Amino acid sequence: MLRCLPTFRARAARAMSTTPSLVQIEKKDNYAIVRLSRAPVNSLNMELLQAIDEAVQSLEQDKNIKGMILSSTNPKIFSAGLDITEMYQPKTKRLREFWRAFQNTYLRLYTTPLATVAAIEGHSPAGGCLLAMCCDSRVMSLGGPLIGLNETKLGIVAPFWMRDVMVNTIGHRETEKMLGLGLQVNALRGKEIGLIDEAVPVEQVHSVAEKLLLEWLSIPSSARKLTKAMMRDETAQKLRSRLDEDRSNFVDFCETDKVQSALAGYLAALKKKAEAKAAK
Ligand SMILES: CCCCCCCCCCC/C=C/C(=O)SCCNC(=O)CCNC(=O)[C@H](O)C(C)(C)COP(=O)(O)OP(=O)(O)OC[C@H]1O[C@@H](n2cnc3c(N)ncnc32)[C@H](O)[C@@H]1OP(=O)(O)O
Repeated sequence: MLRCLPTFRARAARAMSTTPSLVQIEKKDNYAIVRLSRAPVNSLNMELLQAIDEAVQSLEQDKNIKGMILSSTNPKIFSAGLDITEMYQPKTKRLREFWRAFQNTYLRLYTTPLATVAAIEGHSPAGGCLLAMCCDSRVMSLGGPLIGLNETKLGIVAPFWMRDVMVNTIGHRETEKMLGLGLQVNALRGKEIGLIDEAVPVEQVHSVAEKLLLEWLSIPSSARKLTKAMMRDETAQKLRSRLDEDRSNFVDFCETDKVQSALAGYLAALKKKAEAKAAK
């Protein structure tokens, strides 16, 4: 048995070196930094969504950990949102499972008793914006990066629960404009409308995120957690009571010719842009 151990260890080490982790977790004293790590742009496919859900769940179960900073290993991109290739020409079974993973990750992150801060150094469209809005606070870098729910620009419609989280964050009228026009804004504008709590130079994003997290963690823990639940459970419950219906709506909607041709056009435009960039 003892002689088997090095072999087992070597195999485990080899497996770790060949399977890059989609989410990196770095534990500090009483909190963790969770970095999305799916190259090139952290687009949220089913496996990444599941990895985020599992990461948050494992931190919830660690009695030393009270909070987390959600971040990215790519300083240019927080997350490109849902992986469009999951929705384009899909297999129905995978599509349902993909949406289930998205629902689960949203519910986990939005209602986690951990204190959460999003450290947004780079772009954060659509599903990326949702992940950030699920956190208790958001810090974003000044300059180029944009954040927002741009679904309408792709010819698709965000589900009611993405809308609800935005309404809870920036209010009804700003959501009406952001969502209807598919707007993305920079950190300064984000701060004006309450989408972003702190807009800072990129090199300060992490230190300010830590400062905000420590502020949440300075509140007596049970009072903080109960208040978070009081503020968020009603919104989460709305989806929990309609999980199957929401999944079916998504699958039916996604499989329509209209949505498929909108996604085809959008993917082609992304590809063309990437090719032009590579040719430079
Ligand atoms: C009745 C109603 C019922 C409810 C029904 C619900 C309907 C569904 C609604 C679901 C909600 C949707 C949420 C979403 O998140 S949709 C995704 C939206 N995301 C985007 O629009 C972002 C697209 N990407 C970009 O804008 C840029 O890539 C970005 C700014 C993020 C980065 O730019 P950069 O120049 O650095 O990188 P490239 O553009 O060159 O991209 C590199 C490669 O990555 C590919 N890519 C980018 N984004 C995605 C993506 N979201 N999914 C898949 N792939 C993506 C891109 O094509 C490049 O690939 P190649 O290198 O292979 O060319």
